[in-house]
Amino acid sequence: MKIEVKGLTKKYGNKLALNNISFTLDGPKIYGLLGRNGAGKTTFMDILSGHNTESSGEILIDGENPFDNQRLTELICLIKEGQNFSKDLKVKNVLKIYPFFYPNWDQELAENLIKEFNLNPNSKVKMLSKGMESALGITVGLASKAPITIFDEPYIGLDAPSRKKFYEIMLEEYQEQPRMIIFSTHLIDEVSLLFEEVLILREGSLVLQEESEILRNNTIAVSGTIEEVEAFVSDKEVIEKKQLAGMMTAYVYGTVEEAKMYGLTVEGVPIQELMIYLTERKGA
Ligand SMILES: Nc1ncnc2c1ncn2[C@@H]1O[C@H](COP(=O)(O)OP(=O)(O)OP(=O)(O)O)[C@@H](O)[C@H]1O
Repeated sequence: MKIEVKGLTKKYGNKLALNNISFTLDGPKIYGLLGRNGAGKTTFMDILSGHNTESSGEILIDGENPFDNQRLTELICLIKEGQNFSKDLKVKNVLKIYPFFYPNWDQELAENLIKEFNLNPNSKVKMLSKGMESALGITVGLASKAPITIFDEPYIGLDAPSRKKFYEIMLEEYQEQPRMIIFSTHLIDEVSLLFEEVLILREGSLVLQEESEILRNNTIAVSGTIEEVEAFVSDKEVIEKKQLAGMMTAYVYGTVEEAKMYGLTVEGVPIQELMIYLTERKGA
C-alpha cells in the first residue's frame, strides 16, 4: 500500500500539532516514527487511521482519504498506549469481536499470543493490569494482519521479557507476511534494529526520513587531532563534535574508506545512539 502525505497540517486552537508535513511511505516495511513528547506522532497516526481530521493538506492511502472510509477502515489497525477496548469486555470476547473488523484476522495467532502473554480469556479488560491490557492490544494488532498496522507506544506497563517476546513475534510475522507496520516509541534503543525506515518529527515538522541501512552504513565516528578532524569534516554534514585534550571526535555522514584516507581513526555509530541523538538534536 502507498501512503502519500501532502502538506498535512493540524491545529488544535492556536497549537500547531502538525506543520505542513509531506512524505510518502511505500510498500511493506517496518517504519519507526520517532520524536519527543508533543512532536505530533499521535496526531499523525490518528489522522492516518481516519480517527481525526486534518486542518489542511491531506493523507491519501492508495489514492483515498482515510476519514470515514469504510473500505480503508478494515485495512488499518491502530493500537494505542491504552484504552483500546471497552472495560467490560472479556478477553475471549475481544477475540470474538475483532475478526469482524479485520478480514485478514488470524485467530490461531491471537490464541497463541493470549497464551504467550498469560492472559486469562475470562478476565474482563477492567481487571487486567496495565501491562496485560497492553499485551491484549499487541495481540489484536498482530492478529489483525491489517495491511497497515500502527502501534502508538503500544506497551505501557509491559515488562522487558514481554516486550522482547512482542518484538520477536512481530518480526516473525512480518517475515512470513510483510505488511506496513508503523511503530511509535520512546524506547528507541530497544527497537531501533527492527526499523527499516525512520521518520523523525520535531514540533510538528518532519526533520528526517531515511532508510535505516543508510543511517547505519553512512554514519561514522572519526577521531584524530582537532586540525585533522576539522579538515575531514569541512565539506560534510556533521551530527556532533566533541573535543578533549587537543583531540576531536566527530559524528558525520561519510564512509570508512574516506576517513581512512585522511589517516583518521574511524568507527561505525550504533544506530540506536544515532536515532536517539537525532531525536533530541536541536535545530536538526
Ligand atoms: N486534543 C487536543 N487538544 C489540544 N491540543 C492537543 C490535542 N492533542 C494533541 N495536542 C497537542 O498537539 C501537540 C502534538 O501532540 P501529539 O499527542 O500528537 O504528540 P506525540 O508526539 O504523540 O507526543 P507523545 O510522545 O507525548 O505521545 C502537543 O503539543 C499536544 O499538546
